[in-house]
Amino acid sequence: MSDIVHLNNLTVTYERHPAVHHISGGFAAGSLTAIAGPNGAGKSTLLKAIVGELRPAEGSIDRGVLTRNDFGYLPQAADIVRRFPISVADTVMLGVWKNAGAFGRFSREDGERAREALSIVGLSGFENRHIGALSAGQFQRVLFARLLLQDARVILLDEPFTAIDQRTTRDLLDLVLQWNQQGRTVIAVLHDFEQVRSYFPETLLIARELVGWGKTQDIMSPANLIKARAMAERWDEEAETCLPEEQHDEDGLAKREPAE
Ligand SMILES: Nc1ncnc2c1ncn2[C@@H]1O[C@H](COP(=O)(O)OP(=O)(O)OP(=O)(O)O)[C@@H](O)[C@H]1O
Repeated sequence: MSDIVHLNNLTVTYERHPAVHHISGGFAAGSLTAIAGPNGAGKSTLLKAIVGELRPAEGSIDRGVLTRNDFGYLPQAADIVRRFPISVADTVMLGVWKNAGAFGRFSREDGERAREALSIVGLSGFENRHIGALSAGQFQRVLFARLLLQDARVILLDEPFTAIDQRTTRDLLDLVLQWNQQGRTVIAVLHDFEQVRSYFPETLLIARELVGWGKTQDIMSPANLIKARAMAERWDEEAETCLPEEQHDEDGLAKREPAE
C-alpha cells in the first residue's frame, strides 16, 4: 500500500518551542491509525499540521494530490465553540459549504443528504434544534453527520470519544470502522488504550518525538508505553527548536554560529 500522507522529518513549533520533533513516516492509503501518547505529547499539534492548520518549522508533509477538501477534521471538543446561534441542520451543512452557490445557498440535494446523515447518526427530527441545547454526545453525533456529508478521503479525529456516553461511543466507532471499510484513511487521537488495541490496526506512539509507528500489537507494548512516559517527563518545555539540518556536523551535534 502506498502512503497517502507522508511526514518527512516533521517539526512543528509554537513560538520556536517544538511540540512535535523530527517525525518521519507514512500513513498508508486506506489505513486506520490511532495516535497515542502522554498528555502534551504533540498529538493534537500533529493533526493540525497534517490538515494544514499549522505549518512545519522544519521538514515537510507530503499530501500527494490531496487538497484541503480531501481532509475531514474533527477538533477536540474543547476547541469548538457551541454558543453560535446556529441550528443542527446548518451545522451539518457546513460539511458541504464548498458546494454553496451565490448567497450561500445549498441545493435541495445537499439538504436531503444532510437529513440522511442526521438519520444515520440517530438524530432525525433534530434539524431545527439550536446546537447549544444538545448534550455532549448529541453534539458529537452532529459533528459526525457533518463529516459524513463532507465525504472526505482522509478523516482526522481528535479524541472523538472523550466525555461521550458509551452508547454514542459505540455508534460513532461503528461509523469510523465503516469509513475505513469504504477505503477512507482514518487517523484518530485516542486516550483509551483498550479502544486502540481492539479497533485500530496501526498506531503512531509519540512523546514529542516518535516512540514507534506500525502494527498496534507491536507498538503498544508495555516497554514502549514506559518509554513514552519517560520521554514526555524528560522533555524540556522551554527547549528551543534545533538548528536546521545543514548546520549539524557529522556527529549530529549542532554547530553554533561563532560569537561575534
Ligand atoms: N496554541 C498553542 N500555543 C502554545 N503552545 C501550545 C499550543 N497548543 C499546544 N501547545 C503546547 O504544545 C505541546 C503539545 O500540545 P498538544 O496539544 O499537541 O499535545 P497533546 O498530545 O494533544 O496533549 P493532550 O493529550 O493533553 O491533549 C504542549 O506543551 C502544549 O502546551
